[in-house]
Amino acid sequence: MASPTSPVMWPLSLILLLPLLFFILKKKIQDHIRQRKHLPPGPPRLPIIGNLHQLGVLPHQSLWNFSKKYGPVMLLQLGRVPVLIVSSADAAKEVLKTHDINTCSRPLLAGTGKLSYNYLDVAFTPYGDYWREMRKICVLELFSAKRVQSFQFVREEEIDLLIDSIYKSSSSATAVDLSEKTLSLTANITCRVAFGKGFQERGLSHERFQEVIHEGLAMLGSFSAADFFPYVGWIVDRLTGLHARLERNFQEFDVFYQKVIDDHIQKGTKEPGQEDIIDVLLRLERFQTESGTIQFSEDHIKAILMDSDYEISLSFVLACKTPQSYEKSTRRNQNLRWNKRKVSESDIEKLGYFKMVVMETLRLHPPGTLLIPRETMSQFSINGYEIQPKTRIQVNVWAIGRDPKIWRNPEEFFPERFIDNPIDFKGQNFEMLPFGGGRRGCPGIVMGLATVELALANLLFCFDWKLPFDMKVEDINMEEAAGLTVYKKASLLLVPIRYQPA
Ligand code: HEM
Repeated sequence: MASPTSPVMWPLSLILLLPLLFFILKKKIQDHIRQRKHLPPGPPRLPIIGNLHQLGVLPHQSLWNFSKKYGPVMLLQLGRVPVLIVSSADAAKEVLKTHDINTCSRPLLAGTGKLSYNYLDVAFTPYGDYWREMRKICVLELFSAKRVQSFQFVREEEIDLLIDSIYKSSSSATAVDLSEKTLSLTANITCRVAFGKGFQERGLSHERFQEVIHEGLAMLGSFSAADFFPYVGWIVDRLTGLHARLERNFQEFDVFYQKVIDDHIQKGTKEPGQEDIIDVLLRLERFQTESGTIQFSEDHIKAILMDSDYEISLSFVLACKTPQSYEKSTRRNQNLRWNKRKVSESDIEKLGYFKMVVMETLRLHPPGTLLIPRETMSQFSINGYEIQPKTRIQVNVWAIGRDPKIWRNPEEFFPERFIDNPIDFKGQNFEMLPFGGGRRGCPGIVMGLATVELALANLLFCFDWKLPFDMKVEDINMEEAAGLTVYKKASLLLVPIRYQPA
């Protein structure tokens, strides 16, 4: 038998060594290119897939770990796409403020393209005149303080119903599934704000609507090969069934939206103060068509509805994610209770401690952990590194919210950290960016917060909350589930104890 050192084995050893040699050589060439172009550092990549295999189920967490080794500005290669990951407040400021104009486009992605009727919406459409015009229209007509105000009665009525249903459980001291309750509240508010009537009146199932929205959010967050391997990725998406799933989800939305739009057209125009979102969009369709700025069609209306529905749902991811907020506030609630049955919107401003609970929730659990991806339009430099055009950018706001250089004991839920702290979350302070920032920052902050704050304030005001079956806070499963937004994997079960004002 030939010994391993015998000349007969050499060719075989060489063949076995070839892939290793190839890998080392490729890495050397990549490092050389990186240094020559001053590209940011990043973890070693594999041929073809780059760093895709290292993202894990919860990319914001894997990327946070990488940033501890490679720094706050990293470059990863995901398939064919270079992706810049930003994980510090200073670097986020560079991207979202200093270089906002270089970085404010959105990439064309399979899911966002389909669900936005080929980029007729605001959130996913690339930067340009169309986006500017649509954003202006939406900010003026749909997300304005006046419009938010006009839906106050919807929020109050729906939250009243929620609280009444929890009163029933409190009388028998049974645990309430708060995740389920808040999600169904979202679905009801979304339906009434967008379509004018509740599900029952429309003959629809809110469970089904919720499922369809969740499926859509899951689609937007799932791995699509086409997003990382242009030209060939779509074949993989067809084989894995992702393409068909997306198509089905889109069809369900489309049929639903069409039905409601037709119904509105049939009923005719309403007085300005009584309009729901579809009425506003139909009015815009008529007006825009006459004035000729953007030729609004029903597809434009559906694309905007899609943005709004997802975003309103996103609001409620917050409410069911922080058992600590229920615990903490229960202890501090005595400060904010007075002789009233429920909290109204005008009360919220007086609830100083509660406001800090909301801030702390947004710091630790921003629903959009990596913001919506941006894409660079031109070259720019950050921390001395050159960033090329067509680079995708993800800002890891989840990591920034737990950066020990900014936040003391960052993992602790400690609302008091905001006492006399000027940091705000509206996009001007880069230490905390739950709504993003710059040109593409969230225009729906007022509407989003109005709903979350009112619901959360009432849940905390009307009840003390207890963990069921002698559970401790540490026992709660805080594991996150992946998607475009991050959900808590397990439902939040708590026992309500009715608060009786003196
Ligand atoms: C608590 C609730 C909400 C949170 C946490 C939230 C968060 C976000 C985030 C992180 C972005 C991406 C920002 C960026 O890329 O820099 C965004 C964009 C956006 N949000 Fe919200 N949002 C909320 C509620 C809403 C509501 C209620 C609406 C409207 C009904 C809305 C409409 C939008 C739109 C249209 C964009 C895209 C802006 C653009 O690309 O120009 N959001 N939101």
